[in-house]
Amino acid sequence: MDEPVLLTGAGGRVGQAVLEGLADEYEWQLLLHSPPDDEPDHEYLVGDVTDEETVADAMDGVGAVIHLAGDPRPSAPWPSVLSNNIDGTEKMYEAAVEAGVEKFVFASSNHAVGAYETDERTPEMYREGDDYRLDGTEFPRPGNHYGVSKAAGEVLGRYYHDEHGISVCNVRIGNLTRGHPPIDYERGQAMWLSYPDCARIHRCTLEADYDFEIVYGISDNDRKYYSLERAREALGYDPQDNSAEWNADEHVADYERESV
Ligand SMILES: NC(=O)C1=CN([C@@H]2O[C@H](COP(=O)(O)OP(=O)(O)OC[C@H]3O[C@@H](n4cnc5c(N)ncnc54)[C@H](O)[C@@H]3O)[C@@H](O)[C@H]2O)C=CC1
Ligand SMILES: O=C1O[C@H](COP(=O)(O)O)[C@@H](O)[C@H](O)[C@H]1O
Repeated sequence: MDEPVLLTGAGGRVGQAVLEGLADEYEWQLLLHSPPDDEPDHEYLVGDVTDEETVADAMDGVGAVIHLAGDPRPSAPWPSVLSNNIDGTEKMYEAAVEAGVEKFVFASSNHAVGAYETDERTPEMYREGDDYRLDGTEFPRPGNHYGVSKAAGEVLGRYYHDEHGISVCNVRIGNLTRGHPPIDYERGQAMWLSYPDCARIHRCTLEADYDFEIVYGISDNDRKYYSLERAREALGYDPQDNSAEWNADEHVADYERESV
């Protein structure tokens, strides 16, 4: 990717993981929601993804978009996801096709398919040895309004790809935590995405050639119920981390130190 990459939600957790891994590999155009405390190392704009003028300005000259901005709370109320997640994503796609952007990477979520985690399947599906896998070909099955908004974002991508030809990759991100997997949380360990693997999968989304993809963004955890096959095949993603490699005792000790 020779042209700048627009990164929305750049001030958030996923944005930081992407920038920590890939800051020097691309020319970045950041979209921040509010003015930064410290001057960023990259070009940036401040604004809201629901504002047409802001997103049109942000798209100027970019070759690809990584769209992370939105309300990330699984408990987010409908008015918030309707505006920040659904309307904001539609505005982003409109501006992207208008500007002739080639690639659009969308931060989808495990919550787009959360209702596959039925009482009959859990907690066994979170455990090593269980062979239940979602692979991205299943219908969305959200368990909350936030998940509905992520499924809607994926469908918007389908429409903009089919109608306008823009390349679209939806990454159903698992559970991003810095440093170590979630503690005492089997589900979170099964869908852990380490910060370095988060950068790796986003690098792949910028480098690979594809039409329309839905992939799972998790590390190569021994416990998993999301298949990594499509991310490997379509993107060449090669995750390096695994929640099983963390010693629970050291892990808890670190956690207790961090919590003091
Ligand atoms: N952190 C995780 O484990 C996961 C995150 N995701 C998705 O990844 C994306 C980023 O999530 P995080 O970094 O965790 O959240 P975050 O809350 O740390 O970052 C989101 C950023 O988007 C900005 N933002 C929100 N609404 C906006 C708007 N209308 N216009 C412009 N900027 C706006 C916020 O100010 C914030 O800086 C979200 O779309 C979330 O749904 C999906 C699955 C898991
Ligand atoms: O989509 C998201 O998923 C992660 C993991 O979900 P959780 O139900 O295990 O908390 C969540 O932490 C993140 O905030 C959200 O955006």
